[in-house]
Amino acid sequence: MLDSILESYWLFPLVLFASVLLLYSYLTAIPKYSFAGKHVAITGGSSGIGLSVAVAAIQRGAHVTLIARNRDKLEMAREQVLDHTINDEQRVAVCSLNVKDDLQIVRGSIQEAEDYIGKCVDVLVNCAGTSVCGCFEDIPPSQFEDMMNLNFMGSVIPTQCVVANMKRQKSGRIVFCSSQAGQIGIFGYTAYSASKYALRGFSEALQMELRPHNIYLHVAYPPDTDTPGYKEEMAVGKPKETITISETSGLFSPDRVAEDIICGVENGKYSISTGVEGWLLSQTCAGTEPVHAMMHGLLQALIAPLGRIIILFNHRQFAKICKDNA
Ligand SMILES: NC(=O)C1=CN([C@@H]2O[C@H](COP(=O)(O)OP(=O)(O)OC[C@H]3O[C@@H](n4cnc5c(N)ncnc54)[C@H](OP(=O)(O)O)[C@@H]3O)[C@@H](O)[C@H]2O)C=CC1
Ligand SMILES: CCCCCCCCCCCCCCCC(=O)[C@@H](N)CO
Repeated sequence: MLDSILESYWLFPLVLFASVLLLYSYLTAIPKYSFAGKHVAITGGSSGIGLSVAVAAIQRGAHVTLIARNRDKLEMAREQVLDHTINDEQRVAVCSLNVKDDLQIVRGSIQEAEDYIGKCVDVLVNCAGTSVCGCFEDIPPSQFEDMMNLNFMGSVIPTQCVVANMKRQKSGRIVFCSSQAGQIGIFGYTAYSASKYALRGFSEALQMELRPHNIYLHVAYPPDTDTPGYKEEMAVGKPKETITISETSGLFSPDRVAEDIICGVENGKYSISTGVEGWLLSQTCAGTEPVHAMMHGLLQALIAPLGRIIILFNHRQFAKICKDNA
């Protein structure tokens, strides 16, 4: 037994190399992030994924600011979030604003929340967003603009409001809520996918700028998630092709997606996925994206070729679905 191991002398450099790589990965990984006592601001915090993120954050001892337009929905969400506090110091602020508003207006509003909480925003989670779904010719150019304005600019503006303070504090976390449709373009999502892909490019470039300031970004890629927004999307006439293709990666609860997002931040995952298909998709789409731990990148490099092959079969199946419905 020992002889045969010794005979395979080529194993030693391999094991040594792997050990050094593992040790290096371990030593360079960012430490686990704790939400306790942090100020977490969440756009789209009055509904769906954003609201579930707020609950998950408050359950970890954070202060929370909920940002959305409708005041009544915000107040209801505030009550719901307050039900989950774990200590008497925790505060929940609400900000009624449009994330597409002028930078100064958004900044002023966030500052008011910071005064109420008594602390600058430590974590910004950009969840405000919506979808337009339909055949390309049926989507007027104005709706392409709407998608970019809300899903993309609606994340750029709040982010620009918080980075100065994060740089000063030399710490911060920012999450962008993309979508699996921001990793693979599928039938019906021409406008939506473009806006969600945009977040990826934006985030990669910004991460390089903010890394020296100890600010880490995360991009979440949820599958279909059972939220009021999703119900609305289904109700207004989603193409059959879109529904069938999306079913490939399942339907998840907003609580599950939120838990993945919060754990992803805690564990320093640059891209955050939900479900097995979502995980595989994220490994496959990692490409040139940054990592917060070498380990994550090494795993992507190993899994991506496999995912690429699987996707080829998915594409054949998706093409058939589109052909059958044409
Ligand atoms: N549900 C799904 O299947 C998936 C969703 N996503 C993405 O996750 C995010 C959240 O989705 P979901 O939970 O379904 O959304 P919901 O529609 O359930 O909630 C959207 C939230 O965003 C707020 N909002 C919308 N527009 C604005 C605006 N202009 N300014 C400020 N707040 C705004 C809404 O409040 P109000 O209307 O009062 O402003 C609400 O709080 C979106 O970016 C979506 O694209 C990604 C993958 C799957
Ligand atoms: C290698 C691994 C194989 C994985 C298969 C890929 C399956 C593609 C499914 C795409 C689903 C898109 C859901 C978008 C949800 C969304 O953002 C909207 N509901 C928003 O309202």
